[in-house]
Amino acid sequence: MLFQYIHHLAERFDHKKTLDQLQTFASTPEGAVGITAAVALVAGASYLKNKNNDRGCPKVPGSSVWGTSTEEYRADPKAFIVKWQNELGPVYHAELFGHTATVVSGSYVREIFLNDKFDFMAGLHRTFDNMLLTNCGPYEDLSAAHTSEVVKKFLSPHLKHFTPRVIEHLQQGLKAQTGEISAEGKQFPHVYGLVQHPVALASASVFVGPELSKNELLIDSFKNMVIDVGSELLPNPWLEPFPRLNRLRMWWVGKTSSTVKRHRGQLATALKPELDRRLKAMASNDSNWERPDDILQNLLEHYTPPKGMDTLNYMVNWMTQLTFAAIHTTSEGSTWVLYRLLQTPGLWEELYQEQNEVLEASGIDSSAGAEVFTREILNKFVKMDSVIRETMRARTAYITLPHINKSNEVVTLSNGAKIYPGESAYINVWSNHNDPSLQNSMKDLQQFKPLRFLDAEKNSTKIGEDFLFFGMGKHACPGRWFAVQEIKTIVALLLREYKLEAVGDLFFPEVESIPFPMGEFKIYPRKQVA
Ligand code: HEM
Repeated sequence: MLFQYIHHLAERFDHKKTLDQLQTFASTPEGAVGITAAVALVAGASYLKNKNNDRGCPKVPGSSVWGTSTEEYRADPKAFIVKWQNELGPVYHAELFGHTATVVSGSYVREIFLNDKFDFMAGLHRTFDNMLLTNCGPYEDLSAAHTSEVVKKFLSPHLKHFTPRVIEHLQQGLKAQTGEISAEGKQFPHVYGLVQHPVALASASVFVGPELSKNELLIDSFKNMVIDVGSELLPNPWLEPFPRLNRLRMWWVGKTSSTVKRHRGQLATALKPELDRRLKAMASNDSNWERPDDILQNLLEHYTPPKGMDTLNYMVNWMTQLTFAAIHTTSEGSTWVLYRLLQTPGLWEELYQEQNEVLEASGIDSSAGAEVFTREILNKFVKMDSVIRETMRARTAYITLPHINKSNEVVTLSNGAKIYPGESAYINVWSNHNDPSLQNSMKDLQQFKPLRFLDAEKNSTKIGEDFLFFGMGKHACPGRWFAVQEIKTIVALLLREYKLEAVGDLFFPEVESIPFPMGEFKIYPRKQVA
């Protein structure tokens, strides 16, 4: 009853007024105590409401008074997984993240990824809905299916064609970040700051074309929008049991945040003159106009704005969604790979050797610069590819990728576990990435071993139940070839010209709340120190 009552209230909110009131209320001591009590009650009520459901799989006896496990999990996700997997097996349920979650590992993950009744985007949007957060209108107007279609049609099959452009812009972006580097070397505080700019620039050169990628406002938004908007939504565990309230908060951020307004404004200012030019040329069939070769042009030709929306706003929405999918994810991936290279003695030079061998075998003198890289050559860097796959396998992804059962039926897995309508199945990524029976009997899976995939015929875009970094099934990341090629190119460009060394200790996180490693490093020019 209590559960229904609070959800009923959440549904009947006067959005604007209530959120203001709630914020004022929450900032008083009485408010804080009241809210904490309400959250505990809702979590407890959810537990009581669901506890009698037959779930066909064992349950984690929650460590809190309310039978919930989120705190235990967040304190040490790896210990949580090892303990409960040993005791309960590959599929169990727990009161996690404010609701009843079925945690799935082993081959059972297939039954989630490949079943259309489960929806990852709906699971993600419970806590992070980029359409709401960036005021992009209804999800149906620009869904993940739309973005996926565009990536599959207009990007992935044309990667070879885009490669020279991507290499050029990654190189340009790296140079802008490193500047001139003398023989004494130059110190940098964090890898993310080095790679974020080149990734944004290269992605922009493909999404909106080389000309528009010179626009500083646009690049600023491509680089920073995800982090700026994400920080408007600082983690708020007390909202977890209230998905509707959480969505209301995201809607509010999207509608009112000056950060969102600024980024949307920057994108609109940058895009408008170019859109006007293109639309005019298209309307008049101008024979002197050379059709631009980028994603924006394909969008203009194949997609129509929904009723009531102009082309400019529609294209701002598209660029926002592409940015959210592509740029931070790839920058974060590159950051992890470079920190692993900094961490492992001798690996930098081993990859440099590989690069020279590949170039020589392709008839290119090993003194050649980065201009000789092509998609074929990048694909021959098999040691580097193994480093990338191993970095992603060993990353801090634990119980994640929530998939909501969107159907009206109970889904029963082959081991009898039941997931009720509206409930979520979570993928136990860490378990699969560390399971010897899935990882070809490999040893020491909890260690980072950079070359373990060298002869394993598993490259870094090959998804499966043993490698879930890009998801699996028909919704698996369609941008993974682009992302991996960008990561490879960044490493290849740096290898060609520089040596990188850690300065002091590096820190590798073990909890999900810290997204990537940390530590200072120095860059030296290769030629002067060789
Ligand atoms: C290292 C970088 C990246 C990572 C780790 C990553 C990861 C993921 C994951 C885990 C999913 C969900 C898969 C599932 O539901 O099974 C996904 C979906 C998606 N990704 Fe990526 N991604 C990356 C880069 C990119 C890039 C560069 C693009 C576009 C150019 C992109 C576009 C998409 C799209 C459109 C979807 C939605 C697919 C659908 O729902 O059908 N991603 N990505």
